Amino acid sequence: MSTFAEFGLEPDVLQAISEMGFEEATPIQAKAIPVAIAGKDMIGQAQTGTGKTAAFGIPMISKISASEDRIVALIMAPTRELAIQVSEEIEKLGRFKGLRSLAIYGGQDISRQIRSLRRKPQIIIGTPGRLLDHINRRTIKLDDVQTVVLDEADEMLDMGFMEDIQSILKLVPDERQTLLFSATMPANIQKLAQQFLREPEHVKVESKLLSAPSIQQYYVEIQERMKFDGLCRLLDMEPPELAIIFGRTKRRVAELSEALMKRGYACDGLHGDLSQNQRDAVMRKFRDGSIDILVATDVAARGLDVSGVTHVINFDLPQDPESYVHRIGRTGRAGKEGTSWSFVTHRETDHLHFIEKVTRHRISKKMLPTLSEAMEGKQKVLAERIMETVRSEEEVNPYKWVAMQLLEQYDSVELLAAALKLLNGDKKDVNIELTPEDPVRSKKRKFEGGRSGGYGSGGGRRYGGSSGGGQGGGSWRQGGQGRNDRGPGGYNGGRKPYGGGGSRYGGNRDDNGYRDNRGGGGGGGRPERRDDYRGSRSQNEDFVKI
Ligand SMILES: Nc1ncnc2c1ncn2[C@@H]1O[C@H](COP(=O)(O)OP(=O)(O)OP(=O)(O)O)[C@@H](O)[C@H]1O
Ligand SMILES: [Mg+2]
Repeated sequence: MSTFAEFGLEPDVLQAISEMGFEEATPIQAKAIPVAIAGKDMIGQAQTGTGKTAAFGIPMISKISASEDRIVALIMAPTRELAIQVSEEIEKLGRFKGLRSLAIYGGQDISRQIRSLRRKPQIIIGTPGRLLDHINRRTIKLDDVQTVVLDEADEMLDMGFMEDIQSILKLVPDERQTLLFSATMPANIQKLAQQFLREPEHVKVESKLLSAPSIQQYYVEIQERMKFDGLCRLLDMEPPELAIIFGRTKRRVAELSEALMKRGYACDGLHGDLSQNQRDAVMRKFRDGSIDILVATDVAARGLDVSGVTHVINFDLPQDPESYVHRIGRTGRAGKEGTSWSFVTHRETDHLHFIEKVTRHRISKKMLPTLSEAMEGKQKVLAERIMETVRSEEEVNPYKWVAMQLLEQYDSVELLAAALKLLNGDKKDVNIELTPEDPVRSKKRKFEGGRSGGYGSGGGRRYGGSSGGGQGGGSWRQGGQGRNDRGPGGYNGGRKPYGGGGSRYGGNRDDNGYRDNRGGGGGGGRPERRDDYRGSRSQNEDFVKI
């Protein structure tokens, strides 16, 4: 285990790290920070949730002087939410040094971004499309950039950002340092590395497993039309503190989140058809706990770090094993435990085994909870809520008089049962019909069966039991109390209707919305990205050993 002081970091940076609650470096940080401080180019790979952001953020912050008034560091990320999140972490790391950073992403008013650029940030964190807009408008100049980070580089390639990244990097001086990070490294990443990195050092945390070992992975065999009721049973039996449910398409996510809301769950949907303001509002509600279920397309699969996510549910299986790894990696982060459930229709079982093979992790089959198990789970939560309320006398006092009156007339058990029923807010009678999705087709892939067999047993790799507690006194868990308050109201503010133009997907997921929606919100009116970005997928499905 390494402490951060061992890297010879300056006091301002050490103080920031310590205020963030990090006590020991994670394995990827221990390996990557010295390499990055030495100024080398690097490809960094480590499992989801193991602190890759700080692994590139700490050396970057250390290199920049507070008196600098040019853009000297550039981080590119595939989605707006990720750009915002990374910029927040960079901001925290640079706080005591007085560094300035700025997130630049599509969908946000460009003139506001231009105003913020006048503060002369040293670090820009952006999605490639909007970055290019600024470059073309000459509101961002990259002549002085010394460090470039490509976070989730493989995803940016898959999204068709190759040309944009090329154009951007051509404008950055050659004698820069370039760092590339992801949990998965498909083969095409090598092309990118050859083009843009100079004698990169491959820094990888040794692990047999692609996915984090702290995630219990289950699957349920289920018919398409049973999925929704199955989901409700799961959520009732094992009420998550926070859960992310992945659907394949924007339409699916919109329908599913509406349906869950109708059944009384505190949830909302995140997908690319929402405006940036709506997307921000949904993420805010999820982060502050006013909703406990986020239904999302793969827009939320990469990099997002929301503490307290206990469950990831693949309502639809993802097309690619790497998407699976990233999706389930939204839980089990920073050494915490997590659970993932995947719904698999009969025709998708081959695809599931393919995912198992590539990720070298066994996904255990489970039966859906029975109705009575689900009911029991739900009632347990209700009972806990009642007991919590009983403990806070002030809240209960105003009701005591009525309670006494009622008890004079009725049996206490019957009264309590009736109260529980009301509290339950049972909306099982609300009829829900989702548009069925076609099953994922498992393509015959060149390396199928080519991988050495055997499921890795998992090294149980964690970094210092302190990591959880270190995060500001257990703030990982966002107050378990009151989180299960599934009031139905108020979660649908400003949602776009989703009926009608539901997009058909042709076997692949069709959610383009999580790509940088260029020109949106007062942007330069650039065209939407073409839809063929996943065309190259079939050639790059193997993972590079690095
Ligand atoms: N040294 C540390 N000690 C404790 N917590 C840490 C440490 N480094 C990072 N973390 C926390 O771990 C969580 C995950 O970090 P981060 O988002 O950087 O993971 P990642 O490796 O980039 O994951 P992904 O592959 O999903 O993008 C964050 O909440 C972060 O604040
Ligand atoms: Mg990350």
